[in-house]
Amino acid sequence: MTRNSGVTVVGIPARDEERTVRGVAEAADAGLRLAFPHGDNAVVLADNGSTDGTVARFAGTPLRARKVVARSGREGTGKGTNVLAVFDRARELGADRLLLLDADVRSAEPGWVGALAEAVDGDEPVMALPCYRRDRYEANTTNHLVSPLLAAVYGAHVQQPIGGEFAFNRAFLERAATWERPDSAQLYGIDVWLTANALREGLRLVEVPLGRKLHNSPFPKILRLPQQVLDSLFHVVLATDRVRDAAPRGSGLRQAVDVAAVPQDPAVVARVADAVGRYLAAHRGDVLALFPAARGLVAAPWGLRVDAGVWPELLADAVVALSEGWFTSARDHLVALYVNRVMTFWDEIEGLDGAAVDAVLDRQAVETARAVAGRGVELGGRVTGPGAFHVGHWSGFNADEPARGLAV
Ligand SMILES: O=c1ccn([C@@H]2O[C@H](COP(=O)(O)OP(=O)(O)O)[C@@H](O)[C@H]2O)c(=O)[nH]1
Ligand SMILES: O=C(O)[C@@H](COP(=O)(O)O)O[C@H]1O[C@H](CO)[C@@H](O)[C@H](O)[C@H]1O
Repeated sequence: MTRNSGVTVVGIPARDEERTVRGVAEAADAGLRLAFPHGDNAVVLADNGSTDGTVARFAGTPLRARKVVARSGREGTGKGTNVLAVFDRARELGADRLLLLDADVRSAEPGWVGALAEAVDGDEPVMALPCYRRDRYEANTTNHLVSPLLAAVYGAHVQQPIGGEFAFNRAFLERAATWERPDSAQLYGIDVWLTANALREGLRLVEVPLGRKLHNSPFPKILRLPQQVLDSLFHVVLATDRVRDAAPRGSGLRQAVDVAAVPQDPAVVARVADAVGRYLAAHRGDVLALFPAARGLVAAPWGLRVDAGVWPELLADAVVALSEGWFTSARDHLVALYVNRVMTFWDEIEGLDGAAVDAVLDRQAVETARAVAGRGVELGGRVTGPGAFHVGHWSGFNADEPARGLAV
């Protein structure tokens, strides 16, 4: 990476992050100065309808880099709206590379900029993804949905496929502009939409060690976030030619579990468990028809015991249902089973050290790949997903927001 390497943009997607946006912008600016002292550098805040002082705080933060603000409305927008706006600004600025940093990350360091940027040097499309240690009670969507499903469909073991701290070179930005965008990619589906499309096209992914990720707990979004993530992932899977063979495990097994471990708020957990229990009661017949592996599940204090042995089979059931055209049912019923997996996992890891927790998650991804491979799933675009994103079967059950669709 030459010191004067052209244009580098750091994008910060934000909604209501006034408490942390300044720290992230300052880390980005310091990192740009260290890595590209003579470069043409910019920090872009993309904000979709913050009602707090996010934009003002960013505007009032002194930066050496050029400061750009891209704003959109609140209704019907999400993180993806902001990330895609950053992509547009980066292309307008002629960026040689683009980095993304979440606006709520309290552990963002200047060194992340150089490390991520260096990983995307080169003319072929390449994406850098973060490797960091995380609280074992967090990253549930990563650990139990995205990483195992990417391992199963694309044969790739990616530790933090939706971590949020990414880097891309210019060639990747140009390639991403050609990909079909489901509505959910305007929301929390954006991260998996990027990673899964990169895997679908066989683009190079580079995992970059970044230390620790400390941010606002995602748990309150445990119903709507995975639904949006699965929606985008399912669209990309249906556009994939076939289930790929498993890649050999890299030498470096996961080291993704931090010593910091903060159990989730019991009141929120109880509210989510209640919503999921009501959902499963209302859709029991359809869930058991679509997920044969669910027929043997036994009761648990939180709902259902979904242990590490059966979860790969349930994920395989979801991929089969998806490939057979049951997109919304597979997506929505999987979210309910996933929440029970998360709560069972928390029970399973009681007393385990970080390495043992990593081993459970590693094995889960390998077993999911094995389960899906054994089902003879056919992809290749025979089936397509729904045009618009809607909360589907979760209407009225979402524990944290009124049910509503996203009008296209
Ligand atoms: O409508 C939204 C929702 C989220 N975000 C940003 O996307 C990043 C990740 O969101 P969040 O922290 O809610 O996700 P989590 O990391 O908790 O899964 C943060 O910078 C948010 O401010 C955004 O730009 N628009
Ligand atoms: O870390 C994760 O696994 C998810 C959500 O955390 P949880 O699985 O809800 O604990 O958060 C990531 O994924 C979101 C959706 O892609 C991104 O928007 C966040 O930036 C990222 O932190």
